[in-house]
Order: sequence, then structure tokens, then C-alpha cells
Amino acid sequence: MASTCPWRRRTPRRPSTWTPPRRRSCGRTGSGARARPSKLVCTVGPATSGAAELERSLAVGGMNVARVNMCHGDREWRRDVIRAVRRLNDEKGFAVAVMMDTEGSEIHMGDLGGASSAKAEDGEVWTFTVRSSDTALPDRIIHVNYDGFAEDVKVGDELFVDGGMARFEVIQKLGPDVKCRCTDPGLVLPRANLTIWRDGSVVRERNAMLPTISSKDWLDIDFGIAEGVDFIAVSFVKSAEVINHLKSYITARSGGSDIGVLAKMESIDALKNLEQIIRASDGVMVARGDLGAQVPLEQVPSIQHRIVKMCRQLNKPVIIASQLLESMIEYPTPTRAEVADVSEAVRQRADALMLSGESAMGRYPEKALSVLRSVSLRIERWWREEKRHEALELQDSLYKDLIQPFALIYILFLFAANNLGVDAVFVYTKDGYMASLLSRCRPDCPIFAFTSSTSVRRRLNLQWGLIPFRLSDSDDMESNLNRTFSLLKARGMVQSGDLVIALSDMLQSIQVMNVP
Ligand SMILES: Nc1ncnc2c1ncn2[C@@H]1O[C@H](COP(=O)(O)OP(=O)(O)OP(=O)(O)O)[C@@H](O)[C@H]1O
Ligand SMILES: CC(=O)C(=O)O
Ligand SMILES: [K+]
Ligand SMILES: [Mg+2]
Repeated sequence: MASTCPWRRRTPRRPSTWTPPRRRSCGRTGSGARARPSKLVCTVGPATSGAAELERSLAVGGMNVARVNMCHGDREWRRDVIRAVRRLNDEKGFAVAVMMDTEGSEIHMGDLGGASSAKAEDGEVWTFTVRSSDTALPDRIIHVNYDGFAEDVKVGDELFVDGGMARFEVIQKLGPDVKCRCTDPGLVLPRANLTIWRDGSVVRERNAMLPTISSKDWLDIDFGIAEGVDFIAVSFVKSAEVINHLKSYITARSGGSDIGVLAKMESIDALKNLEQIIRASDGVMVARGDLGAQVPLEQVPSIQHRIVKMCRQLNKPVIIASQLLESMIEYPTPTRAEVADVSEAVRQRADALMLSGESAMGRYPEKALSVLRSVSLRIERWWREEKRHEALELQDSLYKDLIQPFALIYILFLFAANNLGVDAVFVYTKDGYMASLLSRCRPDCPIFAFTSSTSVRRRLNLQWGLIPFRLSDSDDMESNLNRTFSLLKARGMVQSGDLVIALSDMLQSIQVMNVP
């Protein structure tokens, strides 16, 4: 079955319902100055981990999800960050979700003896060693976390630091030490990933031996469950099995908590099993940093496009990550090329955009977030004004996958959406599933989602176009509608006369009406 998903008004009654500044200011509901369809994920690091910075630079700026990378910081630091986000939610009315990102067992360098970075110059010889040492190593001697490293590399191999930020050639092997000459100078950051290339392709035999989730990752996952994170993003996923395994583990461990498991697409193996991995996961991250170290860079854009499209087909949220505004780590304005890259991700209608170093350790986290916000708002508006909707091909399989009453409501929704101009969609949802189906249509109007669960509300924050609220349970649709109309009218998000479609997955109902 094929269908377009339009929200196209036949006779325009008044301008688009999204975010005209006066009447659609969404307060903190979408956790931002104004609600946007595209969601924003920010990596928290030294530049933004203080309670004041978290609030002022990120939450007020529209962060929907805070990411904590388990490659960095210690446990106490991470706990403080997670609790600070929770406090912002509890005390200041935000609904920011927390994502923890596993380290994975890829090869990476050690710390740089406390230095925040080191410059590798052309022709310099650096030593990469597997010798363990408790004391800081001298300059240009770098510890490598994988014991087999010195055995596995061959003279002539290329070593990519952080996906090519700097490159070395292996020139000599001396027991545990590997001497390498810098062939591409660049900035080396602590604990940067290392990728070995031989004869033009990445060396992967070793990776197959290492588990996707290392023993350290399991301890981090226990910590994440105990701290009640909303999402766990699994680095270097190779197959669907690891996602299924982690989901069972979370269920057994946390007694039915609903932590979302996200698959990070950053290896060649993931690309081979794309569909199964996406189906198994609760969402996906296109982790372009490491991905660009494993496949030729010129393939990254088409891979991104393919993953975004498949995620939408399979109704899974997708995040575009890494180097969106990389230059803003240092400079207060983005490059034109970066703005074009962000625009393209929005145009592809990905659910979310992510900041990494820009918000973790950059000089302008607040400005970087504001660029993401303004560029996405502009492209979304352009998209609506120019009616640039792409037809959404709904595969038969999705309908087969749908639980029966949902399928009927969904088809009715598409019919109503196709034939009426609506100002807003209201969805009353228990577990968020119905809300995600509506988000998947990428309609031209906001989707207000109401759920009685705080954790479902936070998780819906990752999905395109959803503005989630908490609403206590009631099986009286009339009362639900009245309560939510008052709530949104008071916030200037709907007004009398607006045409809305209201759906409930609990009552399995659909209604079309004007706001009284
Ligand atoms: N908690 C932290 N403490 C110190 N520095 C951090 C922290 N989080 C991030 N950073 C810095 O910001 C940079 C970018 O952050 P990010 O977490 O996105 O790393 P990444 O290498 O892109 O991700 P991954 O390791 O998942 O591939 C890191 O290289 C690191 O220098
Ligand atoms: C985000 C991440 O892990 C990457 O881009 O490699
Ligand atoms: K990581
Ligand atoms: Mg990565």
C-alpha cells in the first residue's frame, strides 16, 4: 500500500501552524524557546556539565536529549551530570531525556598525560605502545588499550586517529612498541579511536574477536540502569543479536523499565546487517565520526540517506551525529558547508541532530545549539511553504506489523490528514507507539502527545514533531480533550476554532473537531 502523507491544506485558512513567534511559544514543554519538529541532542562535557551551563547553554537553548559518553569522565562526574539533568526536569519543568553512550571495545589511545590535546606534525615519529604504565608517558608516546595491537599491525599499515583527524604510517615494530611516522598532521585528542588500514581498506579481523559490549560497558550499563537513563546507545553494533541481548538484560535487570536501546551505525559490519539491526533497536544513530574511518568518506552521505530512509520506513527515530558544526568548537560562526550539512539532515527529515565536541568541550556550545535551532527552523519552514513533501511509501509490512486496532485508526488518520487541513494533532498514548506512528508521517502541524508516564514523555522527546506532555490517566475522552485544550490554549499553542484530529490508543478512537 502506498500513501502520501500530506497535511496539505486545500484552501489555506491562515499561515502554517508551526511556531509563529507570538502564539506558538511553547514554553518549556518541548524544552526549548520554541517547539521544533527536529530534535536536538547535546553531548555534555566539561564545557557544559555545571548546573548553570546545563540550564543556560543547553536546556534553555532547546536540548531535547543530553548525551553522556562513557568514553570520558569518571563515574562520579557522569552521575552528577545525570542528576543535574533530572533536577532541571523536576524543578524547572524541562523534559530532557538522558542518553548514555557506551565505549565499546574498539581500539583507542590512552590519555595524553592530562593534556587536552596534542598536535601531530608532518614527519614526526610517534610510538604507540601496549606497555602498561602507571605514570604519565612522555610526549609522542601513546598508550593503546588493545593488547594485541602490536602483534596485529604490519609495517606499511596506516593508522587513522579519530577517523582521520591525523594519520600515521607504521614504520617499525619493536616488541610492545610500534613506531609510526605522521603522514597527515592534525590535532590528537585524549582517548581518540584508532583504525588500522591496510591496502586501502580497514583491517577488521581483530574487531570480530572483541565483544560489542565489553565487560566495562556492562558495568556502565548497570550504572545507567541504576541512574534511570532514558536511552542506551550501543557503539559499534555489528548485528541485531547484541541489541536483543541488551534489551533482555535490561528487562531482567530493571523489572520492566523502558530504557530505549539505540544502535550506533559506525562500522562496516553494521551496514551489512542494517535492516535487522534497525528492526531490533528502538532507534538509530548515524555515527559519522567512526563510520567515516571505516568506509571511504565519499560514501558517508549516501549511507546516511539510506539509513534515514530505512528508519522512517520501519518507524524508528534516527539521529544524525558528528561534525555537524565542528568548526564551532573553535569559532563563533559555522562554515557555510556546515550549515549546508545541517540543512540536508533536516531536509532528509531525520528525527534529531546531535552536537558532540561542539557542546562537550567547545568554546561556543550555546551558539552552536542556536545555529542548529535556527537552521532547522528555517529549513522546516521552507519545506512547508514550498510543499516539498516526499511521498512516504508505506510498506505492506508495516501494516502487517501493526496491531489490528492501531492499523484501522492509522488508516483513518491518514485519510483524515489527506482530506482535511488540520492545525494540530492530539494523541493520547500509553506507551508512545501511536505517537511515533504519527511522527513518522511528518505532518505539517504539531503533534501534541499526552501520556501518563514521565519516562514515555521523555522518550518521545527524541521523535520528530512530537511535543510531549504528561497527563494523568482518564478513560473519558471528553475530559481528556477539555483538559488539554485548556492547557494548550493557556500556553498559546492552540486557539479557538483550530481544527484538530484527536486520537487515543487507549480508547482506540479518532475524532476530528474544532477547539472550542
Ligand atoms: N565527559 C567528557 N569529558 C571530557 N571530554 C569530553 C567528554 N565528553 C566529550 N568530550 C570531548 O569531546 C569530544 C567529542 O565528544 P564525543 O563524545 O562526541 O566523542 P566522539 O569520539 O565523537 O564519540 P565516540 O567516542 O562515541 O565515537 C571528545 O573527543 C572529547 O575530547
Ligand atoms: C558519535 C560517534 O560515536 C561517532 O560519530 O563516531
Ligand atoms: K562512545
Ligand atoms: Mg563513535
